[in-house]
Amino acid sequence: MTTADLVRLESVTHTHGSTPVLTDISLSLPPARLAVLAGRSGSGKSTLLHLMAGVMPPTSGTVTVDGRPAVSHHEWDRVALLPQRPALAPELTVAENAHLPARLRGRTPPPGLLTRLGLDPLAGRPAHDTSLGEQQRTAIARALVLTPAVALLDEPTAHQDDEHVALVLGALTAAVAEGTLVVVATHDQRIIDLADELLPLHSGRLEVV
Ligand SMILES: Nc1ncnc2c1ncn2[C@@H]1O[C@H](COP(=O)(O)OP(=O)(O)OP(=O)(O)O)[C@@H](O)[C@H]1O
Repeated sequence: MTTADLVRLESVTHTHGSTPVLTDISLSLPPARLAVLAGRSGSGKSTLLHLMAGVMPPTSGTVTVDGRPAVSHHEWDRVALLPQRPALAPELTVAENAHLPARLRGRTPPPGLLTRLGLDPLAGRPAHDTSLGEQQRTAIARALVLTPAVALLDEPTAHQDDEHVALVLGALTAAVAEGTLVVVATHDQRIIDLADELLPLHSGRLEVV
């Protein structure tokens, strides 16, 4: 394994029931990159992200992180996932949600993470009293709070206006600068334009760029 192989897929095919969703995907991603899974709705972006997160094994082929099957990774500081729905603890505050993975490990959250995502004014408010865009930025902070080796983010700008898209992009760029491999599933051209590695998906197949 080389550093180019932090996330590696070999001949991955996946079906939901009898429906083929991903076909013969092979790729290798190194640390400290912004990789963007781009494609139309239904092209298989979320499914590919979930395979990298180890939520489920592929129907065939292999998905490894750090040379181990993705399904064997359970550590948030190695692989963190932002699902499309933020799934926060509604009664906890914005800061408590964002910092939870650090608190559970007795670690100090990095200073400035909430500020970077425009969450300071909301830090003490229960998550259920915030907007969907604010909840999404809180969940992004939670995904990045441990500076994971791999951050897998599904549509992280889906509920953001232009000003807050800029904040999200800043947070992703900062994570990459700290060594995180950030993999984003999106059709937001503003993220696609920043990609170090562009992975276009078309009907479950990876196109060569
Ligand atoms: N649990 C499931 N059972 C059956 N089919 C599914 C299931 N989940 C996803 N699919 C199908 O797999 C295909 C890929 O879905 P996926 O969510 O990965 O696409 P996507 O590119 O992320 O789409 P979007 O941009 O709309 O989120 C779609 O045709 C979808 O209908």
